Formats: sequence, C-alpha cells, structure tokens
Amino acid sequence: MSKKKVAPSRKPAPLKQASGEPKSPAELALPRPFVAQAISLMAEVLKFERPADSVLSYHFKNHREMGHADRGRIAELVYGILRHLRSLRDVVARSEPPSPSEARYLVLAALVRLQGKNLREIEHLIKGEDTEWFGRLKAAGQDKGTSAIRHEFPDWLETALSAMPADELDTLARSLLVPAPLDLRINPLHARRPEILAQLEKHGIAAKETPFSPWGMRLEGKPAIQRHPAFVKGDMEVQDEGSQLLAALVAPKRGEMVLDFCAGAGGKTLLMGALMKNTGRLYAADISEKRLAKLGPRVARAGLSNVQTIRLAHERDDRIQRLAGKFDRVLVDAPCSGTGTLRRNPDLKWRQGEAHIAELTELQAKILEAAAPLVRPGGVLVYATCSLLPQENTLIQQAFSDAHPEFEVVDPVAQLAAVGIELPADALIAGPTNLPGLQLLPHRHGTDGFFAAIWRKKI
Ligand SMILES: C[S@@+](CC[C@H](N)C(=O)[O-])C[C@H]1O[C@@H](n2cnc3c(N)ncnc32)[C@H](O)[C@@H]1O
Repeated sequence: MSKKKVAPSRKPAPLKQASGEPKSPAELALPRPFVAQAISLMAEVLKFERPADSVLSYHFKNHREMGHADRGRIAELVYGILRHLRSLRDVVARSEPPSPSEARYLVLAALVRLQGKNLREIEHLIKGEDTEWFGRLKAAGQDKGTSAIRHEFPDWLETALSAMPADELDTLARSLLVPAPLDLRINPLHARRPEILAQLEKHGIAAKETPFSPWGMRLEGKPAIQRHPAFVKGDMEVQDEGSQLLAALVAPKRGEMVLDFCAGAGGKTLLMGALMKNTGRLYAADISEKRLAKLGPRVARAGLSNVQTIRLAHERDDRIQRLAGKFDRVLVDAPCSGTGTLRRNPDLKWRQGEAHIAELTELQAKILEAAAPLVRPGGVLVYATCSLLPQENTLIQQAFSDAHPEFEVVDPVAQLAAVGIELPADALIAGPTNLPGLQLLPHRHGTDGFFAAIWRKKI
C-alpha cells in the first residue's frame, strides 16, 4: 500500500493554548507554548551533537501542527541565540540565574536583548524567583567584555583570526552576525539572466544581479523558490556568489577532462558542467554516498549528461588514482571548518575547536597530495575552502607549493579577469611568502568567506 504524504500546513496556525483563560496582548503575541517550544528546541541544539538545521527540521517534522510563521519565528530566535551565544552566555552568567536551565535563560535573555522585548511583553513568562533574576539581567547591562565576546567568537576562533588587523576583524565579526542573503544563479547552458530576473519579478520575487558573478542573482528576503517554474525546469539553482566564482576560477572548457574531487551535492559541479557546454567528461567524486545521491537529481534537472559520479572509499581510492595524469583541471573543494559560512551556520563556531581544525588541516593536505598526480602536465589544480582560517588556506597553499616545485602558482584574480570576471584588488591575499591567493569575505565582497589557490603543472 502506498503511503500518502501529509503536506505540511501552509496556514500560519498559532500554537494551541493549554488553558482557557483570557490572554493579554503580550501573551497573544508571545504565547507560553511557543516560548516553551523554543526552550526545549534550544536545549537540544545546545547539545551540539547535530547541526542546528537538522535539529530544527527534525523538530518541525514532528510538530506538523506548527504553522509556517511560527516555524520562522522559532528558527529566527534559535539562530539569533547561536549567533550571539558568547555575549548571551556572558550576560546570563553575570545575572546569576536561579536554576541551571541554560536554554530557558538564554531564550528569555535573547527575547530582551536581541528582540527588544520589554518586561510587559514577557512578564507572563516570568514567575517567582525569575522576577528577581530579570531585574539582575537588566542591571547586567551592556558590558561588552573581551574582544572575543564582542566578536561573538569562541576563544579558539578569536585566536585563529588574530593575525587580522583589529578594525578589520571587528568589521568581519559584525558581518558574520547578519544572516546571508539568498543567492541564485542561472544555468548558463540554457538560461539568460535578464529573462530569469524578469520571470522572478513576474512571480513577485525581488532580485538583482550579483556584483561579480555573471550568472548570479541576489534575492531580497528568502522566498521559497523550489517550486518556481524556472527552478523546476533547471534554469536556476541556489548558489552563493562566492561559490560561483570558485567554479569560474577552475574555468573548465569544452571537451576537457575535469575532476571535482570533493563534489558533495554538486554545488560547483553543476556550474562547471554547464561551463563545459555539457561536453567532455566531468567526474564528481566524494566519499559521502549521501551527498552524491543528492547530486543525481540536480544533474538531471540541470540537463547535464557529461557528469559521472564516483564514490570514493578514501582520497587514494584506485577508482580515481587510475586516471593519474589525465585531467585538464582538478578542483579540490576541501572539507573545512566552514567558518566562512557562519552567517548561515552560526552553530559551526560552537561545534569545533583547535583539535578539530588540526584534524581538518591534515585531511586537506592529504587530499591535495592525492589530487596532484591526477593533473596532466600543463593542467590546472585548484584548492578551495569556505574557511576564514590561515591554517586551512594560505598555510596549506604554502606547504603544497614548497613540496611541489612541479606546480607553479597562478594569480587567481588575474585568472578570473582572463575569463571576464573583474574582482577588486582586495580579493587578492598574499600568503606567508607572498603567494597570491583568492580571499572572498562577507564584509568586503558580500559573499560567504572563501579561499582559493591555483597552480599550473609545469610541462
Ligand atoms: C566543502 S564540501 C564540498 C562542497 C561541494 N563541492 C559543493 O560545492 O557543494 C567537502 C566535501 O569533501 C568530502 N570529503 C571529505 N573527505 C574526503 C576525502 N577523503 N576524499 C574526497 N572527498 C572527501 C565531503 O564528503 C564533502 O562533501
């Protein structure tokens, strides 16, 4: 018997109230069950056992009674707390909460300090000894504390970014506290940007061209676009502008042999396949079966037939190593801390630490090492991350260059200019010995944080 899918309710149904007592305007705006749910969800997220987005979607799947608007409000609250967790924890600790329920006091503190609720709006949530605590919270005031607290960074991240000039780090940290916009891109294989922009406008979706990527469109707000006809037809995809620029940096051409070593669900594969005009051969390799499984339907929707997926057991897997010396271009979009995506995934800063970064850098070096022999003489190797940390970026570039004199470093900003994409000069970063790298930053370029290094294998 086929199971009938229950479509999630589209109506903003308010959460049910337990008692029949008349409600104050404040309680109607912020019902107790809503706050109780936010607290229990926050307690789950704070375990940091799973990514916050998967905790939230699991919760919503199990609470079908929640309307679209309530889901949005809870997500906004939880993500706000994750962004500002360092200063909220600091102020909650200073206000000496009467019980150890961290999630409860963080939620109440966030309602006041992030969402500007006043006592009248939340007094129905506060009883007994919490009333005195609330007074102490107010008195705890605006002490901004150390720079790590001001930046909303854990200590390990503050230390890892300490080489950045202080005022620039302040600006970067502020930019990471603002939710990222939704970026789309056209499928260059069969769509033109002005036409897709016009179609979006017809559906009431405000969007404009991204400043650097010739395929990008930046939306105002976060409309659901998965059912838009242009999306269903494969004429557009969701992709941060920075990620689009990395695919452009690889610059794959018609008829070439190209490898996307860490293809994941294919964010960059799809654009590269289209840039190759659906010719040649594009291998999409990854160790994650689950991520590669998501790539298949996206490739089909994009109308690509030049992509072949390879599930690797590890980076030295013979299924890819047997193609040594055959590739015109290899992209290593390495697993990384994701610190460049903190606008979207603020929990990442709380789910990692120095030991994890050390493990990642070891893996990054190993993958790059395994990728190098795959490049043909005269071919191109690109190493990319969505990390802000020098350890994962310029230091990996430097170590690889030192160990591989057969590869010469290419200036990535000049390489992009050669394919018609002009970036400002500040997108070029000089590594420890002045090797040129590409660094995209949210506060400078409006993209997520990305790094890329590019080499050509000498003939
Ligand atoms: C940054 S993500 C890739 C994102 C993807 N390129 C995109 O644009 O959507 C890094 C990927 O590396 C994969 N990975 C991790 N270890 C690997 C290894 N040893 N060899 C190949 N891929 C690996 C992960 O499964 C993950 O999908």
